[in-house]
Amino acid sequence: MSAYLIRAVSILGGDATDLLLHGGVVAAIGADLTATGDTGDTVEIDGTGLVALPGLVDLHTHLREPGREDAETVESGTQAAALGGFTAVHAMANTEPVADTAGVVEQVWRLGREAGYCDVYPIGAVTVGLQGQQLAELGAMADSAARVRVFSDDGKCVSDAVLMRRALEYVKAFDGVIAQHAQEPRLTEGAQMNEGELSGRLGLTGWPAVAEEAIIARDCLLTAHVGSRLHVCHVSTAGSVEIVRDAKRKGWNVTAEACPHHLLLTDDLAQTYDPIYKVNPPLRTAADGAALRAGLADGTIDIVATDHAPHPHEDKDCEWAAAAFGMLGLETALSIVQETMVDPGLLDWEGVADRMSYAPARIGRIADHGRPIEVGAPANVVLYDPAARRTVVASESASLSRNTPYAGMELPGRVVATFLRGTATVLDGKLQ
Ligand SMILES: NC(=O)N[C@@H](CC(=O)O)C(=O)O
Ligand SMILES: [Zn+2]
Ligand SMILES: [Zn+2]
Repeated sequence: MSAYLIRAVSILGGDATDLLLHGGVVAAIGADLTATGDTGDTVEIDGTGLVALPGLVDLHTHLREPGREDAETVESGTQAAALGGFTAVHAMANTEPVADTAGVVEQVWRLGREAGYCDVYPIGAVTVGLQGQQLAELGAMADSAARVRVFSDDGKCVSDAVLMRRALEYVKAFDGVIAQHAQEPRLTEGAQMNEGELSGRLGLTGWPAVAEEAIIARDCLLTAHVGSRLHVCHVSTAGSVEIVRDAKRKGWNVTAEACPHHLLLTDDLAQTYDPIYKVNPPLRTAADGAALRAGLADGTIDIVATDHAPHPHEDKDCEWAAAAFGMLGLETALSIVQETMVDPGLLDWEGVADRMSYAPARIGRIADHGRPIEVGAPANVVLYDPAARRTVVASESASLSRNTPYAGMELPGRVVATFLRGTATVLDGKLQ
């Protein structure tokens, strides 16, 4: 195993220092380090102008395996993750078969280990087959080799209040969390885009903000009532941010995520009728985006999660109403956070480390990720060049799918290297 000596790098925006990764851990930090003795073949990297961040952790990734290996596999998805600076991803349960048993979550966990690009933590389904009828074997998944702590029917809402209550009660035994896709089903039947003046003009069925906010409010109340832990997936409206802010003020155990696309893009893109912009929950208004960015800055929104949702071209290259919901996100997430949060001064690099590494690892209860870069910590590190600029090219993605809404856009920043336990998964911007 090589050692990596990174010269003159800025850890979280601090003064330039040398950083030595060796033996799977951060071996030394300081000026003019020398690679001596037992470090063997040491690779030197010029870190001038680069920021070192803890390896990013995504709490919301769709890897599609098993079942839709035409859209993504654990291998291709974790390659995209590594290129985006991630060292751990949580894999959503809406696969085929659904990850609702110990057998399926162990399979996904094992595939992640075999691929070796990024640690994969499977999320277990809340209900059998995502059908919303009966609780899945939450305890068996928690006790499995995959040690599941996050449960979600993502793609579907656990809309039955009794089931949601039982799930929240059940996971308390092993410190689990229910990650809710907040979408009141009756209020969103046939919904295609954000409900507003524009949806009326375009003739597309609206997805009203209240359909998200009503479920979040209900779940916050349920969580407080049973004393459990709730995580709200892909918060997309200003009203939702207010509800989460209020729940936190009351001391309730609620966390929330925002996705890069909701921070940057707005619903007027639907005017193109290009389903590349079709996502669930939908792109919202500029005011919603501003509220999400403010909530992320003040900590109301705990984390950024990608909701990386690959779809093959036949499910996206069709008319709007027939197209699948979802967009790619892993390889562009850090750049979009830089563009929307860091460059405007809403978040510094310490804040980025918190929202994209420390906090998601804490919510997911994974110990080896989301640790500050200090001597002795596992060497899960990303080197990022914030001064670089790049134009996104869909065909260059490591994902098996091409549904990025950012194709042709110039974005700031570039992931130069990613290290997973001291092994480079990405060097010089290229997969290893
Ligand atoms: N976000 C999406 O638009 N789609 C996700 C499901 C989900 O996250 O709700 C998918 O699995 O494709
Ligand atoms: Zn969802
Ligand atoms: Zn999702």
